[in-house]
Amino acid sequence: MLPQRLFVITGATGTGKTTVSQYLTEYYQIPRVITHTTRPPRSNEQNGGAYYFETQNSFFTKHYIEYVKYADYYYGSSREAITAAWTKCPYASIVLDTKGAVTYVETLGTQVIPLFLTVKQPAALIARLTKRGDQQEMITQRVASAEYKRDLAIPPQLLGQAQVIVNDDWSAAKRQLDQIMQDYGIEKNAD
Ligand SMILES: Nc1nc2c(ncn2[C@@H]2O[C@H](COP(=O)(O)OP(=O)(O)O)[C@@H](O)[C@H]2O)c(=O)[nH]1
Ligand SMILES: Nc1ncnc2c1ncn2[C@@H]1O[C@H](COP(=O)(O)OP(=O)(O)O)[C@@H](O)[C@H]1O
Repeated sequence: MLPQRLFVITGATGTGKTTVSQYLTEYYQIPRVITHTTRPPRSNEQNGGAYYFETQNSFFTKHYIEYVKYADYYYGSSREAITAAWTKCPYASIVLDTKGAVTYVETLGTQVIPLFLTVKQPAALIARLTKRGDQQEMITQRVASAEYKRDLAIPPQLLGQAQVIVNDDWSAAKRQLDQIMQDYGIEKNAD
């Protein structure tokens, strides 16, 4: 049986974490672990799709491996959700802030394959968030947060551990992802 491994996709808002997890699902059948949040859904987000959307009260009824406060909202991931993803596939992915990514590397060790996403010019991210349809006030709040600023740089604990993907150009990022998947012997279904 193949070992169970988790691609932990991290980086600042807008660097392409969700895009990468969707690519891994579409082309490599790697399911994404759904996490919980108190953040309100964006217009295109469904409960049980992007996240399990929680109230301040319901959030704290779940059992988390870890949870964080990010730009004034809570986000948390449960062991049950990871186990559920692993029943479908020996590989799964999860999208986390860098604090969560460090916790996962420290607790799950070599089961974790960390991917750190970044861009050369952080200013470009604001345009991406606007194009994504985020509300202007949410963008302003997010970009001003300490967590956003922190996540623009790779944390020291991930240096030498995480594969760094500079996602300025999506075609180049896809090529890098394809190479990583090939290194793990994970087959691509179609182009
Ligand atoms: N530590 C941790 N971070 C999470 C979890 N779920 C989502 N995040 C991260 O929380 C941050 C904010 O997420 P979101 O509001 O959806 O904005 P995004 O950056 O555009 O995806 C992102 O860095 C997510 O990766 C979780 O369960 N634990
Ligand atoms: N290399 C890229 N160049 C331009 N836009 C991109 C690129 N990668 C992703 N995007 C777009 O940028 C926006 C933010 O990407 P997303 O995956 O939602 O980021 P995150 O999950 O890290 O917040 C989305 O609209 C996405 O389609």
